[in-house]
Amino acid sequence: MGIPTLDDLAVDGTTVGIRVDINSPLSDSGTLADDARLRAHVDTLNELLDRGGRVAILAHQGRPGGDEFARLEDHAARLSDLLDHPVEYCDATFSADARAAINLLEDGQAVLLENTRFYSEEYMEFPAEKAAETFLVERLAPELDAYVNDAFAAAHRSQPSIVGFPCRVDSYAGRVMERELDVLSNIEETPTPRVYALGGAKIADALDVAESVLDRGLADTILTSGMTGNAFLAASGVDVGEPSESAILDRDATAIDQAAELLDEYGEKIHVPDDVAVSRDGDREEVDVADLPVDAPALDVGEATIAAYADVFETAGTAILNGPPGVFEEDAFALGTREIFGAAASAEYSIVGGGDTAASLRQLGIDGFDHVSTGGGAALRLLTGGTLPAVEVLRQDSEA
Ligand SMILES: Nc1ncnc2c1ncn2[C@@H]1O[C@H](COP(=O)(O)OP(=O)(O)OP(=O)(O)O)[C@@H](O)[C@H]1O
Ligand SMILES: O=C(O)[C@H](O)COP(=O)(O)O
Repeated sequence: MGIPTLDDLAVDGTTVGIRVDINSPLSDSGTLADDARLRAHVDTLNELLDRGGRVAILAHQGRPGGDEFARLEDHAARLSDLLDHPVEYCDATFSADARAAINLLEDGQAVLLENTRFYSEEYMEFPAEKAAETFLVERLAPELDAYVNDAFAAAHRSQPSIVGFPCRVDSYAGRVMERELDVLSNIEETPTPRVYALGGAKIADALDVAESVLDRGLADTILTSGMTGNAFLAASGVDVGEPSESAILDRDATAIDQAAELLDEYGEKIHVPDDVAVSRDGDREEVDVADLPVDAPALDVGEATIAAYADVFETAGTAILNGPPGVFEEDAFALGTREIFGAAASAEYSIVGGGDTAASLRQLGIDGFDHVSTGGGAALRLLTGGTLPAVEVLRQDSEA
């Protein structure tokens, strides 16, 4: 991988600062509604603590001004439950109180510092050298013997706690970061034929993935579904009906034209739905594409499409999923997601990217995938052939 990992770090008796991504959905009362991202870091944190590290944990929650912008006290309590070691909570991030909490740590003890985004600089993007001069990094770096970045899901952000420390402290990738990069940076080495199932509501993101993997020769087949599938249907000349068409255009005014260009160039590799399930006052109604348009929004793919897509996965070497095939949050429109993702899990090798996509698997109880990414935007960046600031700075640090 060309980046130092925990295998290269002599942990015992050292103070290690670790950036994790435990940014999670919160309930209306502000408590954690899902702890999947905390669970993801358990191995890295237990390893550092088992190996005698004094561990200062840095993390963000939400965005300034947003509903999920919150303190990390609940996160610390949950981490304590999940880890083999207690995790103290400190309601400061880099002030004298925070530095004192770090200095009090003994071997095998951890403290979770307060939400990094309570400080304005942390919600800005900087080149790494500038990030290294921010208050957060300047104050904390002298307290640390090493910095570990395990926050893959935030690796596309060039923010101080993500890119600043490697300019000042020896830095390493944590186990989550290591595994995510191993899988998502090496898609070209996975078994073929490679089948991408692109659905969901972020049509622009799905189009970027489709264009990138087709141009790079990575995709043998693309199965379109969700709102993305509706856009491809419209691009193929089908009148999808006003409710579905305006939903697409509200999201992305150029989506249908872009999808049409991809169909022109790569039509034989891109599958569009044969039928859809529309919502009639919340009830599911299956409609064949030949019977469109209808005056109701298409919220799932239909049963013929589900069967056709499931067949494709039977002979797939690799299945790569991004974006759920339907509005899985509603029972009536969860069928496509349940069946198509269920079939994808049987491919020889299977990878899932996207926060909502991973959430759909948990909600519907679908498992058996080889890799479920913790990242949304970061996974997308790698799937489209891009680089991640957090990773570039770890690489430069190791080459310096
Ligand atoms: N036909 C459809 N019409 C409207 N919404 C849909 C349709 N199909 C799926 N969705 C919605 O798409 C949403 C998820 O799509 P999205 O593109 O955000 O997934 P994702 O890539 O996993 O997300 P992220 O990585 O940003 O968390 C779900 O909330 C689902 O209800
Ligand atoms: O949930 C995420 O995608 C990461 O935690 C990054 O959060 P952000 O999009 O608010 O930077």
